[in-house]
Amino acid sequence: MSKALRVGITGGIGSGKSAVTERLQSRGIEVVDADIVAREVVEAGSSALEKIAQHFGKEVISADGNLDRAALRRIVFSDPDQRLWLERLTHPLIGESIAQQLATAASSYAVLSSPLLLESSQRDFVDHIVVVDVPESVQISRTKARDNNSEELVRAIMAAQMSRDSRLAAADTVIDNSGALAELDQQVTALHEKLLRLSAAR
Ligand SMILES: CC(C)(COP(=O)(O)OP(=O)(O)OC[C@H]1O[C@@H](n2cnc3c(N)ncnc32)[C@H](O)[C@@H]1O)[C@@H](O)C(=O)NCCC(=O)NCCS
Ligand SMILES: Nc1ncnc2c1ncn2[C@@H]1O[C@H](COP(=O)(O)OP(=O)(O)OP(=O)(O)O)[C@@H](O)[C@H]1O
Repeated sequence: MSKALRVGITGGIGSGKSAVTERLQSRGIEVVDADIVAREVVEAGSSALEKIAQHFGKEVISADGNLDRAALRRIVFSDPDQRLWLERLTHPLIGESIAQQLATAASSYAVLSSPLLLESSQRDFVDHIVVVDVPESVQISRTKARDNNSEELVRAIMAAQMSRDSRLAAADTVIDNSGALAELDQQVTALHEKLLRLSAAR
């Protein structure tokens, strides 16, 4: 038997990747979330966090020994060189963990959800690319409502990500999440059926 179909789900900040993956998880599909893995590789006591503290200073470590994510976010999204430094440290560790988790996934297909799927070598981990798409104005309003971030910070994060057009050009399947959640539900149902078909045809 060939290995399970691996599906990458991507989209810019606030596009609705989690809204899609929650709906797939409730159907029993295993989801690896790159944002969660990115937190695990810098947990308190890890050697990656030690290196971050050495490089950025104690101001990015909270009193409880955890990474002060808000402090590091302010630094890396205002200075591309610092962001690249952080990515060079964490992306290989994130990639290793993602590969392991995908290899052991046991559902009919497995999902990797990542904001940087197409910007990184994570793309090589998947057989089918789903892009969750909304206009930039919707990304900004939903992210601001969720995270209490300034519009300036959301725009800086978006500037570090691929453009909407390039992302759409790389998609095998596009989910349009500009409408209501009920419309998303319908699209996710159709997506799940399509992915089951593709997986069965392997
Ligand atoms: C800078 C950090 C500490 C900020 O943490 P915070 O809790 O505020 O944000 P979180 O990790 O939940 O990310 C929120 C969103 O920001 C965007 N984002 C995060 N890192 C990046 C990046 N390097 N480039 C572009 N966008 C990014 C994504 O859309 C992500 O969904 C954190 O994002 C981080 O460690 N980033 C580097 C690792 C990385 O590239 N992660 C992305 C998944 S591989
Ligand atoms: N169709 C929709 N209508 C209204 N709100 C939505 C819709 N889809 C998602 N949301 C909300 O918008 C916000 C962003 O969605 P979500 O967290 O799923 O995006 P994401 O792509 O996973 O974001 P990130 O890259 O930042 O992790 C959330 O608060 C979510 O509840």
